[in-house]
Amino acid sequence: MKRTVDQFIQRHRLIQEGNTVLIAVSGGPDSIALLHYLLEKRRVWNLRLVALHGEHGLRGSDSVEDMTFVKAMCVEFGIECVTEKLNVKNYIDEHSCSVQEAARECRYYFFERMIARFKADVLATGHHGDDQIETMVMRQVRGAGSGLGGIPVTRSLGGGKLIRPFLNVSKDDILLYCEENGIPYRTDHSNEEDKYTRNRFRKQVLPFFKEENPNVHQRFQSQSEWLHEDDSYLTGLAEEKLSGVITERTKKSIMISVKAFLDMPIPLQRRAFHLILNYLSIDNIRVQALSIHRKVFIDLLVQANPSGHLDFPGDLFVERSYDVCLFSTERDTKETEGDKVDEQLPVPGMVTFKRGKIKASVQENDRAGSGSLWVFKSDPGHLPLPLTVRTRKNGDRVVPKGMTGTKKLKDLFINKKVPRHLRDSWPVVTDREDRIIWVPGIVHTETGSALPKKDKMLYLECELDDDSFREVT
Ligand SMILES: Nc1ncnc2c1ncn2[C@@H]1O[C@H](COP(=O)(O)OP(=O)(O)OP(=O)(O)O)[C@@H](O)[C@H]1O
Repeated sequence: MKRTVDQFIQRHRLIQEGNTVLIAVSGGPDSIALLHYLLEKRRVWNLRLVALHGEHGLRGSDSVEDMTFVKAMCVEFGIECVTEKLNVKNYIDEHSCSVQEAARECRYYFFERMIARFKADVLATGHHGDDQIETMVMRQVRGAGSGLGGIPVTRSLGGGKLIRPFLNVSKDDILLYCEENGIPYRTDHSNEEDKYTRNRFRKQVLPFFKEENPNVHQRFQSQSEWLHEDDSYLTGLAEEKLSGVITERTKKSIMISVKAFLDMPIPLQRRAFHLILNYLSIDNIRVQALSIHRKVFIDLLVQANPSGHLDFPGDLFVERSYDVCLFSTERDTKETEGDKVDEQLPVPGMVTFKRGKIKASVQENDRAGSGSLWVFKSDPGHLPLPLTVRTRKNGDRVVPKGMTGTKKLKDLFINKKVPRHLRDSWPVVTDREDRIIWVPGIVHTETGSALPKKDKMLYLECELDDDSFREVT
């Protein structure tokens, strides 16, 4: 086993001489064997080793005994050890996720902090070849899209790198190594759901594979590496292409050109969809969950109807309007509730709201306009006053200047590429009959500019505090 692991580490350049290596030790045979293996390499490669153990507190006294066992092994091996009680239950309450996800998130957060604390080069885990087979087959069966490559040999973690030196050896190899070297370990009796499913694959599928080919774990490992290499190459291409597909981007929204997106080859479209979600800071677990909706998204882009929207689970929605498609994470309701307005606009006078103000004044001629964002001209005599400044309502329609029919305000927002999280707080000016006469930066009606220049005019001015208005106008 040692030789296989040595070669694997060399081939992937997992550890360099003089590295600080953190070892994630649960107390089970895999990670204890890893601890032992690296201990033997410590002098040869001049390594600094630190063992890490996260106590999940999920299995009562078993959890505490695991921690005590890991500490004792580290004392015996003469390896520094850091243990931490992880607050998994709190995490579940705050994020309403599964025990598995919570335990994993807490553990990796602990690992990241330790990488920073020890300025570590790498953190090694005990994942092995049988874990790889189980993961790849389970994902095939459940359908995992880009996750079919299984467990990567290495990935970045915090300021360092996560490495899995045992992926090319089997569980049996590890158990034999423990036996030959007299290494004790803990056995996990937990009955978590994921383990149940895994156990079924382990007990029923793995023996069949191993009978066909005792080294099947190495075949799977090679497959996994090819898939990861192909995937990283294609993701790089998708990233390049996507820069020409995205027409606008803020932290919370991304606008793409439908045609440019569909012009990409399908393998790049798949990856581009993921990248867009990543750009919107949607965490990886959710991106994986959302990947099953990718087909629905493509359907939206290719459908004959040029507009439509999708409300994805969580806080992502996607809205297509003709050749543009907007991805947006939902506005923070608390923040925008403060922006809601429904107030009369006195003439002359002013309505202020969280993001800005609208002013109205009556002027004798057309001097208005210098330095203002918008000048709206109208004959107060013909305009049913009072005016109201409000936010949009469901079903709002407007007759834009120069047109005879009405248009949905929603479509105008889309055409003007106003990110959805801003739309609910965008000012809408209406007359006494609640007819929209002006939506700053978006549309104004015939009423707004039909008068001869020398008449008395109503001058409206809008100032929004943030840059969104300027972007749109
Ligand atoms: N509580 C923990 N503290 C530190 N590292 C952990 C912990 N749980 C898991 N790990 C790391 O993650 C790897 C994979 O975890 P997994 O739960 O699949 O293994 P395990 O059942 O704990 O068994 P083993 O320790 O034998 O790998 C472990 O090998 C170990 O490196």
